[in-house]
Amino acid sequence: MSEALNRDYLICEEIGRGRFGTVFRCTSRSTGDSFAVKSIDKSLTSGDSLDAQCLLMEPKILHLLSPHPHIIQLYNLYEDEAHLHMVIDLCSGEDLHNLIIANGVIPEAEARLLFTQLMRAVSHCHKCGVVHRDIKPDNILLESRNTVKLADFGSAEVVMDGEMMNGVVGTPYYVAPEVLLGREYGEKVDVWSAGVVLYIMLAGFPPFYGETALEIFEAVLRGNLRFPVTTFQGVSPTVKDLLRRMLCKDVSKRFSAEQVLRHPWITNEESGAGSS
Ligand SMILES: Nc1ncnc2c1ncn2[C@@H]1O[C@H](COP(=O)(O)OP(=O)(O)OP(=O)(O)O)[C@@H](O)[C@H]1O
Repeated sequence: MSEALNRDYLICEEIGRGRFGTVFRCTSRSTGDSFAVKSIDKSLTSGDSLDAQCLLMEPKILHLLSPHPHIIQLYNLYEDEAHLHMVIDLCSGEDLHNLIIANGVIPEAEARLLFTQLMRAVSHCHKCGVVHRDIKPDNILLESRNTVKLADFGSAEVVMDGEMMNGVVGTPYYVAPEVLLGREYGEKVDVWSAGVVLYIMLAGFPPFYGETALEIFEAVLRGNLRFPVTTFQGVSPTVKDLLRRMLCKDVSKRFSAEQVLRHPWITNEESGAGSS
């Protein structure tokens, strides 16, 4: 552990592990406040891989985005020979993935509350020129049962004035078709992924399904969006309309994050089966 980190924070128990690092709970020695510290093992990110370059970008991107109520905040950054230590907001340790597993589906009113927070975070990223590129339930942390924070900017990219990106980044169920087609793509890949997240919250299963990664990719590319009656009978037509506009293969017709936030399902709490 870095000396400066130990001087400023008391490092407590391990609370999680990812591919490149370990997350600990810590408390500030000056205020007693609790935080999480994510320590990235630099040896695992060495080399020229896209992963390595992006992971080292994560603190820069968090700095650019902070503060936002629904994005994990970076408070301090320390570096020693072996690690990069990021002191960030401490969440409950639960994420949207756990919540969906525990509940099967999320009632529409609750889904709207959490999804609106997610889209505010995504819209803020896009206004700052940041594309997350790996929006999925595991990266949406629960600060409490009714507050989410978007996390894990290890695959994110900064783009200038509508600049396009390339390279296959993301997770099979959530990846946008234009990424799979190897085309240049922009920030609307995040809108597609957030649409998949919303669908899963309401249905309990993904809109584009396959047994293998290849089968999932084929389903995504077909983009055949269905709302099985048995699952969606209690779900409002308004949210189905929003899902069609987010999970739209034609990027020029797909909503932007700002347009999603202006959709009636978000702005008009009374629309549809929200109170069910
Ligand atoms: N800010 C946080 N507050 C509380 N727990 C956290 C926080 N950040 C991460 N965790 C926990 O630590 C685990 C590891 O997080 P990390 O971001 O290193 O990796 P990951 O996103 O799960 O995986 P990978 O980096 O391999 O994709 C998470 O699954 C979560 O349980």
